[in-house]
Amino acid sequence: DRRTPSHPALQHESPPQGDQGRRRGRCPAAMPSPRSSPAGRAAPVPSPSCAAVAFRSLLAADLRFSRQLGVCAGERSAWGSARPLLRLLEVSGHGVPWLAGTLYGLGRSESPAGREVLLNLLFALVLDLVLVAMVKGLVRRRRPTHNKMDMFVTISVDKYSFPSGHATRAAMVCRFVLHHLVLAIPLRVLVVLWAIIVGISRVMLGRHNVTDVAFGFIMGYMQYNVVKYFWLSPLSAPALFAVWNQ
Ligand SMILES: CC(C)=CCC/C(C)=C/CC/C(C)=C/CC/C(C)=C/COP(=O)(O)O
Repeated sequence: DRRTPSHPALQHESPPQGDQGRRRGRCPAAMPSPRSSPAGRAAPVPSPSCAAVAFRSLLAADLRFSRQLGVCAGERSAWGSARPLLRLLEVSGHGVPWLAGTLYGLGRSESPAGREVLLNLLFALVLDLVLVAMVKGLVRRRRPTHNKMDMFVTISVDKYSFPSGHATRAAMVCRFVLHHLVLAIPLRVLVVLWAIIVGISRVMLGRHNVTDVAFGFIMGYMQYNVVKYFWLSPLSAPALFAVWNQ
């Protein structure tokens, strides 16, 4: 039946009357031909805008594609035997080891320059946790249905998937490390690869949809700009460093 919208995003939508929908900026692609109600009258329900149709189509494609890529979502999945390796990657991008490692480094560091960098890394990691928790709490997108909720240490908002906290952290830490550590080229390449693989592994583990990770990378990349802007130093935060150096 050509009059029935084929896309799930368009189902349950009734046609607009005449060209009213078009005049209101509705999407022509989403407008089925007028249909009569059983009583013989056309039902005046608006059809979605082009932006809404495009958005829903993107989300539907994202869900489909992410499910196909979730090849390590369970032990019995296509690549289930690689799951332990991907879970190791999950721990490598988790907040707890990064926070613990940074605090440990701060405790051991004897050079003022090292302490400054580590203090800012700590600030970056906490900022990341706060911002990701806020966005997850606002968007409230559920994790993919094929995800097994067996993640290492989570907080309440981690039942939501948008954005991927691992992707934001990986992108931000990657930029941070590349800016503040003097590393040989092969190591710099490894850091970038690690960040990318952590992101991809989130989808393969079934933890996230592709858009969660893509947005996470962008958000993490931008978070580093915030850290750079508010860089803590003996000049910008003298009290903090005075306490520290006592
Ligand atoms: C380690 C120290 C010294 C303190 C820990 C403080 C603490 C409990 C911080 C919370 C860390 C935490 C639970 C982060 C969440 C990491 C996580 C599961 C993110 C979800 O990532 P996603 O990619 O699945 O969105």
